[in-house]
Amino acid sequence: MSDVHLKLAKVHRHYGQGETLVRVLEAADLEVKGGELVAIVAPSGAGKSTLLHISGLLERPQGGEVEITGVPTSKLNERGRTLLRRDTIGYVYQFHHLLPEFSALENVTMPQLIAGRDGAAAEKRAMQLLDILGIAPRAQHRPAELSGGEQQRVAIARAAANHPRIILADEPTGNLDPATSDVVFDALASLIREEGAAALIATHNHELARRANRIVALRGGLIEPITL
Ligand SMILES: Nc1ncnc2c1ncn2[C@@H]1O[C@H](COP(=O)(O)OP(=O)(O)OP(=O)(O)O)[C@@H](O)[C@H]1O
Repeated sequence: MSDVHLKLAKVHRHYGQGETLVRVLEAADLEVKGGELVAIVAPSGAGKSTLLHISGLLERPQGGEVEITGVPTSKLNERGRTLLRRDTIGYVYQFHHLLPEFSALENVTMPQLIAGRDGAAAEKRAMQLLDILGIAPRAQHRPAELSGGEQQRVAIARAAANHPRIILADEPTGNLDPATSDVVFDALASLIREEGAAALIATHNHELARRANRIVALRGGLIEPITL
């Protein structure tokens, strides 16, 4: 099996038409391998969220192919896409979206129970992830009892709970101060190394982007390698 977990080939996505036409992606190509962290930096409105939604099978491109762990997705129906997404993709948002009435541990355990894992194994996995992310001592805290950086690390643990082969993150440190952003980004990077997942992370923060294995930009609808 190829170790390319995420592949975009000639992906094309426009919005609107005529005078309102916005060409976000035009023949965009990208490959991300297991254990590799790729940062996307681009100005606001360039299409980072669109790229992540398409990579995460949340949105369909109008052309081209998105391969997830070697599986082409363009001909899959909605159910096929949903199952593939559930089994292979973890998503981290700018705002954590944790369930407020549940503890950190429960928030990370729950997606595993939904996927059919038994309670003891799910809890063990959740504790292991909280430990990798440096927040095991906060396992019994509810989101409101956690700092912003801790909440975001719980959200990362939750995204990783079902062993996704691909982790997609849209400005995961966007609402954190610089020191906390460093901690959260480093925790995410070490998790990705440890789990061998492929990661695509949108960030405005150039300093953090430089810690990725590669940096890409969105320019004129293409995904291009850049150095910052
Ligand atoms: N549903 C839609 N209908 C029309 N235009 C859209 C739609 N979704 C996004 N766009 C346009 O596509 C472009 C890319 O949007 P996208 O949200 O992907 O950008 P972004 O790089 O993530 O921006 P930001 O950093 O501000 O979140 C924008 O110009 C946006 O206005």
